[in-house]
Amino acid sequence: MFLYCGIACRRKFFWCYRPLSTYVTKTRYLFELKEDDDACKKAQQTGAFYLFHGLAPLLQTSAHQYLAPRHSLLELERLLGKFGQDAQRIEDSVLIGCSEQQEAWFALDLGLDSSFSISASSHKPEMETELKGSFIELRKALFQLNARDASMLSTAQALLRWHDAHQFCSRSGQPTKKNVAGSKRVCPSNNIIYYPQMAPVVITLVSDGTRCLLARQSSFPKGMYSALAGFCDIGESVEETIHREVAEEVGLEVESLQYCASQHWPFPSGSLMIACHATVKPGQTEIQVNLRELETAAWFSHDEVATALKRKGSYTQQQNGTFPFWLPPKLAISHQLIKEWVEKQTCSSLPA
Ligand SMILES: NC(=O)c1ccc[n+]([C@@H]2O[C@H](COP(=O)([O-])OP(=O)(O)OC[C@H]3O[C@@H](n4cnc5c(N)ncnc54)[C@H](O)[C@@H]3O)[C@@H](O)[C@H]2O)c1
Ligand SMILES: [Mg+2]
Repeated sequence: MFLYCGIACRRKFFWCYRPLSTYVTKTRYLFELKEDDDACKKAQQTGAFYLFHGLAPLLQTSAHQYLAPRHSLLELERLLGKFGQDAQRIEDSVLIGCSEQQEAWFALDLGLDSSFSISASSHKPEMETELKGSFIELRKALFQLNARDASMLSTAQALLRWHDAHQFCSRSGQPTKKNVAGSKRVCPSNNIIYYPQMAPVVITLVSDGTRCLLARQSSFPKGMYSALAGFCDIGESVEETIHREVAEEVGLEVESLQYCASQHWPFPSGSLMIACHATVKPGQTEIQVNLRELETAAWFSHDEVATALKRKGSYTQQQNGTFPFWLPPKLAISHQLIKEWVEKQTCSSLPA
């Protein structure tokens, strides 16, 4: 879809016209909905709603996958009416995106209520029956969703959680009011604006040139190893966090680092994962695991990691009581980081 838009040209100050791409049009539309409460309310009329209950998304099962259904405003009003809830609850919904045809997508938690009415938290089983789905914890469902649903539900959950936890102004103690889109909250008594926050986290795959360093925390599923991760401390650059985390967790000094990719991660409460490769000097590879942070860490060869990446299916205990070595699933950025390392190693070992 192409729209025409006036663009002020810097030098001559005349209006020139060029077609806007679908992506730009969509981005500008979402920007308008965040800025203009009336436009956002209007968009709800033709929009679609992802539903949650107590931060667990409504999902339906289809061929070993979960699907996240969307409901129209009419369907939502009918549902709320059926369970004795006020249609005003729709004001608690948050904007999370839109389709290429500018159908705005919202998320609403039927179990969280900004007016603290307990009636909202009941009726969960009946709602599941009515909606022909189940409210399933995102942690359990994330890896059985397609990439688009995973991304939409992660954003929605992080935003809904943020609103639920920021009902009051931390200065005046007064209730804060969200804008229609949910992109901010304002304290009416002092006009302080609160914006949704996320915590920056670095995730680093350390290599000594031929091997890579993987670690596990006791909370990880049995047998699963991942790259080193850590929250940025206030005042730190990404580079400083990587140096500190690697030193803190495995007692090594990073020599060089390279950015790989980033990802929004909904756990524990909305993080921006920044993934990087790092190297240590070949002679300085002796790991000293910080047992307060990690259960264990070890160097793995290219072949070990390449084999683990190919492994599919569930990871059951072996006869000797151990669990096979496996890596995070595709959707996690650590998987992408490890895969990229394996591919680079494969290329560099090919004859010139
Ligand atoms: N998407 C992925 O591929 C992937 C892979 C590994 C880890 N992760 C995520 O990275 C996150 C950070 O990794 P970690 O647990 O090793 O971090 P970490 O090494 O910094 O240790 C966690 C500790 O840091 C402290 N901390 C500091 N700031 C915090 C904040 N804003 N929120 C919560 N705790 C904070 C807490 O004491 C916490 O126990 C994890 O929560 C995990 O969900 C994602
Ligand atoms: Mg860590």
